[in-house]
Amino acid sequence: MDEQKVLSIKGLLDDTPEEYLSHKEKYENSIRKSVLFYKTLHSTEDENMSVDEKTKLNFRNIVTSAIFKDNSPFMLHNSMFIPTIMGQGTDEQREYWMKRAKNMEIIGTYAQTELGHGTFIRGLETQATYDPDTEEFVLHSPVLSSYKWWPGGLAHTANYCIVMARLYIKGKSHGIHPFMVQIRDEETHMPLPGIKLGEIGAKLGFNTVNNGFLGFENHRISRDRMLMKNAQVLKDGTFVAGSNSKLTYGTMVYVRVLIVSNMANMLAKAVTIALRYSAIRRQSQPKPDEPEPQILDYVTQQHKLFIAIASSHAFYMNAMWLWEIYYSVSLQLASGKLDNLPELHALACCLKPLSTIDATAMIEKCRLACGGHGYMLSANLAQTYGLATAAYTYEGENTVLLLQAARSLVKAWVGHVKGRPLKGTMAYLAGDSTVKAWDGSIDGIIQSFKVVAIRKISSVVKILQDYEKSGLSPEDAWNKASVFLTAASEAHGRAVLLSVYKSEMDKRAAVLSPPLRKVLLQLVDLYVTYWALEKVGDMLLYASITDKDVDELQRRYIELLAAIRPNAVGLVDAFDFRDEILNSTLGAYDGRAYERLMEEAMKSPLNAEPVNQTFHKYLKPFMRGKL
Ligand SMILES: CCCCCCCC(=O)SCCNC(=O)CCNC(=O)[C@H](O)C(C)(C)COP(=O)(O)OP(=O)(O)OC[C@H]1O[C@@H](n2cnc3c(N)ncnc32)[C@H](O)[C@@H]1OP(=O)(O)O
Ligand SMILES: Cc1cc2nc3c(=O)[nH]c(=O)nc-3n(C[C@H](O)[C@H](O)[C@H](O)COP(=O)(O)OP(=O)(O)OC[C@H]3O[C@@H](n4cnc5c(N)ncnc54)[C@H](O)[C@@H]3O)c2cc1C
Repeated sequence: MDEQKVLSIKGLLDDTPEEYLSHKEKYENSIRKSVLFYKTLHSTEDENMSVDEKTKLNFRNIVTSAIFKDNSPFMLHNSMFIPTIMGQGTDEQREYWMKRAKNMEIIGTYAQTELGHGTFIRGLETQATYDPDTEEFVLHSPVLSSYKWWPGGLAHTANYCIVMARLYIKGKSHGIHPFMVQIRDEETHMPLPGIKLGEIGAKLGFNTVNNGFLGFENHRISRDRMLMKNAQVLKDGTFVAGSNSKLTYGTMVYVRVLIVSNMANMLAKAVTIALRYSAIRRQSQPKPDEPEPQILDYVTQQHKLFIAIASSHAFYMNAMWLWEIYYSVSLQLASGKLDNLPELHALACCLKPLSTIDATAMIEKCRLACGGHGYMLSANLAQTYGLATAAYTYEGENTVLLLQAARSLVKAWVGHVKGRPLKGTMAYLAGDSTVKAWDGSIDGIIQSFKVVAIRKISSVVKILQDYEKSGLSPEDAWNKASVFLTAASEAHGRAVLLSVYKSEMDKRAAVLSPPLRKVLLQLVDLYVTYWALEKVGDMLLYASITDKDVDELQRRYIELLAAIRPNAVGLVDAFDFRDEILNSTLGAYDGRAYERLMEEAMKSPLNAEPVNQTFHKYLKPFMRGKL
């Protein structure tokens, strides 16, 4: 794929910065660009090319950020509509709908969340009642809280969507299932009868994504519109359950995995901007007769930024590793083997929250590290934060997902105590949780994180059991222990992040040139040391670290910052973002931040005329006491 060709297509890049457009103009501009972008990408992507799907996805996601400072209203079409057809449709449904969706003959989205419920999927209220006489489902939104609310592209872009609704047959509920629903006429784009559609309004970010609401008034669709790969409704209304009701949640698992790679990209982008700016910005004069240093030479600045470089690498390695697990579990599911689905679900429920929590915090730190100029929208750090923090909530709110992961961890621990074997990424829970002598090595520290996780999980199980013994119901005990449960999940997630980063890096180390290997391993060391210091309380409590060891760890951390400093600019250059993709006055490769700030300032509509009309209308009469 020729990125240069993609970006040079006229009209894809904005002349007027997006932030100066009205809400309506932003949408219209983003549709114009989405169409152009699709056509351009499509013409550069060869269907027969042997590029794997995740590389393609990564490329698209990265290039998209050059075109949209925010995001495209087609986002949900690619990230959830198509994957749901693939994951939930029968062979026949896939064949029919994929052809139409891939060619963009139809544009779709994924409508699950409602005004009243997002987290609690079993609480969704949209009804799909089967009518065996006409062989149709009747879609209905019985109350305001049952209106779909949030789906990207739903408001004015999509003409189809997958609706997650509660299936009723002969008065009996059969749980939540996916339905392919046409919502707009293919010719006029008018909402179909019985369908109420609109946009949900301005948000912190995602303002070009066209998030919408959707309500149904006894809207009928034919039986074949239920995506029936897992569960089926026969013509006479017989319900055939799938092998596991949670297979219906498959698209969410896929997107949670995708989010980990997205966070690696977003963070890499933010730290490239902040680090390049830190290399050209000079401030203060620590030594009287010497020039002002680059702010990157302040160790506090390195402390803010280098961990973001290392974290981006850590998320990337973890994401690639998680994709492999995802693909292998998907293959197993296709042949009816469900055994490894719970582990994949638990892993995604740990890594999606941790990657979004860290990326969000570190992107904000990158913004703050740019001082006043970081506050400018033209720096593109605020918008990047807006996109990252959305991922904290969407696709499963982070606390909720950590509690889901805790559910698996608690179950695994209770089973282990009863003598059942532990497998996969939880196998380490069976290991030694006794305190070993602290040796300060990377492997030793990672082992300490595993000990912390074992101790936190075993301790919270004890807390739960004690609450239950004291008479609390399991649900009340769970809620009361939930702060510790999320902490146990976080500890497990940290152990996974650290050990996978280290082991994946080790695997690659052999093929790297010695100097490159050295620098990349310094990043691993920095990451492990940073987190050991961040979690020093846990280390003191559960590992055998002493205050002298902490002292050494702190010194090692400072030495690592110094060792990485000469390569810091090279490390962000190696992320290889084009200027158009960074879309930032502060982060361009040539370092002309001040010139770009001024050039961008001149694009403000207020600078189009020397005197604004409000002077004559309000200010002058006001200052003369005539208003
Ligand atoms: C880049 C892309 C942009 C995307 C834009 C954003 C798009 C969206 O946000 S779309 C909407 C996404 N919505 C969500 O993610 C909702 C979050 N909520 C959930 O996923 C679920 O309701 C959840 C998991 C919290 C709880 O579900 P619930 O049915 O109550 O399950 P629960 O009773 O807790 O658990 C039942 C069992 O199912 C399992 N389970 C739950 N979810 C899954 C799953 N996805 N896969 C496999 N197993 C699962 C649990 O592990 C549990 O197993 P066990 O009984 O053995 O312990
Ligand atoms: C930018 C954006 C885009 C989105 N796009 C889509 C889309 O395309 N399609 C779609 O269907 N949806 C979409 N969503 C909706 C999103 O998936 C939900 O907002 C998300 O799943 C969280 O659910 P909620 O809003 O119901 O939060 P709530 O569950 O109401 O969360 C509020 C608070 O309650 C807490 N809480 C809730 N339940 C529990 C519990 N069991 N235990 C402990 N604490 C709990 C949470 O931790 C949180 O602090 C989008 C959301 C955003 C922000």
